[in-house]
Amino acid sequence: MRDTMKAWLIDKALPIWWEVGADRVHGGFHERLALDGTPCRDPRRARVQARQIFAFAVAGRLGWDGPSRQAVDHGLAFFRRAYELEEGAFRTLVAADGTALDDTVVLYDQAFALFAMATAGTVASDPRPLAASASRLRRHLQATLKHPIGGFEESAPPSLPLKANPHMHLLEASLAWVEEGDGADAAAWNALADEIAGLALAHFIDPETGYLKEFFDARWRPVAGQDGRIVEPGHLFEWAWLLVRWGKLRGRADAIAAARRLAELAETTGVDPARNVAVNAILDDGAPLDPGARCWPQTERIKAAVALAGVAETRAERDLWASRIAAGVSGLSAYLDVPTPGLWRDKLQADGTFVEEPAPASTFYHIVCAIEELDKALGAGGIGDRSRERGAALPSYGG
Ligand SMILES: O=P(O)(O)OC[C@H]1O[C@@H](O)[C@@H](O)[C@@H](O)[C@@H]1O
Repeated sequence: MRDTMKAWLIDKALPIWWEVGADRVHGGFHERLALDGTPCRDPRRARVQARQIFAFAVAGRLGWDGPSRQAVDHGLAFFRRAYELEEGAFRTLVAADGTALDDTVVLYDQAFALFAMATAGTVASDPRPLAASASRLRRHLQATLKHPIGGFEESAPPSLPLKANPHMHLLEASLAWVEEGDGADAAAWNALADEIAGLALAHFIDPETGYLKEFFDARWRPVAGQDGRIVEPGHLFEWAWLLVRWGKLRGRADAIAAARRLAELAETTGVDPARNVAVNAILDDGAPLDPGARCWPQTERIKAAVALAGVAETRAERDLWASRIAAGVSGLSAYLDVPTPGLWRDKLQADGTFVEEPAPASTFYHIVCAIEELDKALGAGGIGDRSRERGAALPSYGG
């Protein structure tokens, strides 16, 4: 299973997303590739450029012997040239030729800019400016978007609802700076990670149901009406993965317990057993809301299961999460079954058929991250390593 996924990544996906997915004329990366492998000339979102930089930054450590440094340098050059604003934030959208289309500073995009700079620093030919740029951007967000209770406003001047989602990616970016950064500004990155994890535990997660909500009023209470009840199983998994990482770092059993509950709820109420996929949205009583299933919740299902298998307290619990890793990989594999290997489908519908459309580059980062987690879990020293635990007969994960 792990070897199959890694072979797909190294032999098929990374080559096509570099050889065809990188734009040699205008720089940066194409937003989508048609399923015959032809690039689409769509406008380009900042978040997608940042995500592709991450994907190529970790490609080398996953075993790709292609030009990962060149790809990161290529992505960074376009990202900074086409998106960076004077104050160090990044605009949200440019045309396929790099012309600015929308200068709005969206919190979600800034999170991905911080994340890309953290991982790019491990491979870029000149990593020196990245830590300073990231610290400057973090300070800019704190100066312009800080919310008085905690976390960040969506925009300046403030607009509602406040959202959990960009905070999830800010936590991911802060953890990347803590774990992969060069040590610069470590105290500030640790503090930001702590603040966001604290916000999630105190406000995003409903203490009664254990579900994590999406949309909030100005005091971080879920908004009234249906929007305040929306739950995204993909986000439950993604937060669970992050909260386990943060909980391990800080020795916070409560964060790990909350993560376990999030992922358990997502598995039991957010996965459609007939299609073996995590669906797009449910309500906070488990009722279905959007039975479609995008590709990315499947990658998050794998990441959460890996994290929870790693902190399981009993062998039975670990075996349960191990079986969910396998189920997640099997669910994801259906999306990768396309005429041009290395591409994917994005939207599985309620009737079990996929929407016919180009493959979005935005999904690559999710898949790469899931494969990296799978690799850690099933490689030496991981949960499948018999030498790790005396006397434990561990499940077999196949090849
Ligand atoms: O919708 P795209 O850009 O493909 O992103 C895919 C998804 O990524 C996840 O991490 C979440 O942040 C989702 O809210 C988002 O929709």
